[in-house]
Amino acid sequence: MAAVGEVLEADRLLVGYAGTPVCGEVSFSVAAGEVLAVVGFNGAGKSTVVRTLAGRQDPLAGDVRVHRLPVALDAVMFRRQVAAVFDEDVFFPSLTVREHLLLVARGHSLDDPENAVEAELEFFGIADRAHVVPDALSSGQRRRLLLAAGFIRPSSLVFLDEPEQRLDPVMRDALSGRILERAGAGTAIVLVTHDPRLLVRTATSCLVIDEVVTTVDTERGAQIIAGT
Ligand SMILES: Nc1ncnc2c1ncn2[C@@H]1O[C@H](COP(=O)(O)OP(=O)(O)OP(=O)(O)O)[C@@H](O)[C@H]1O
Repeated sequence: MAAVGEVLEADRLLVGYAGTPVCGEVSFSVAAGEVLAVVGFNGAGKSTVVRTLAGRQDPLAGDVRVHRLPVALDAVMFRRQVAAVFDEDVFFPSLTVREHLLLVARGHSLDDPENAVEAELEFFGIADRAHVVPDALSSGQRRRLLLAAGFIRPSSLVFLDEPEQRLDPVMRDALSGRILERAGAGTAIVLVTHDPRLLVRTATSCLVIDEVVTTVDTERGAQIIAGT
């Protein structure tokens, strides 16, 4: 039985490709307002774990539950509750930056989508590129657009796969603040990261992906990232 407030639970989850696991079994839970950092060396299996948790690929074995229900990417509840920002440039080539965000804001029935979009454009520092199509953005600006699309919509669970990639230090700090703000409002967050500063500033616990998956405190998680 899940404890009150638990948003995401994995029980003896095994992830991988063509029947072959990429890491050890994963069991954990994340409650409302918690930030779970996921760390490990390149190729350890972090993205595979998070993609499986987010319903983007099927588990080899074990169980994942969101709000006590099995993961179902097509279910209305799942799409309303779960936001994910992965390292993938998925855009409509003929829609501008502003139009992408309006699409997400309207799709999630925000009260005042226009104002919400302007606020995200400002926050993510892309207001001056709002009128261009994604092809005309730098890679860091495309990353900011993806993050803005992830944060503009309501959600009770957010997956962030290396959100710090291609962000400058000022934007990384702003992102930490945003993660803390969302967690403070009760959102559960799963954060794959190679950035010890981001981890220490935001995470409440840390999962280390390896042949045996372990849970450590955030200080230890930061040391693992730093290789000490
Ligand atoms: N589509 C795929 N098919 C088969 N194997 C894959 C596929 N994607 C990833 N892998 C392999 O699975 C293993 C785990 O990859 P994954 O991307 O989950 O690692 P990661 O911990 O996120 O790495 P990084 O820190 O480099 O992002 C790697 O050995 C990788 O080569």
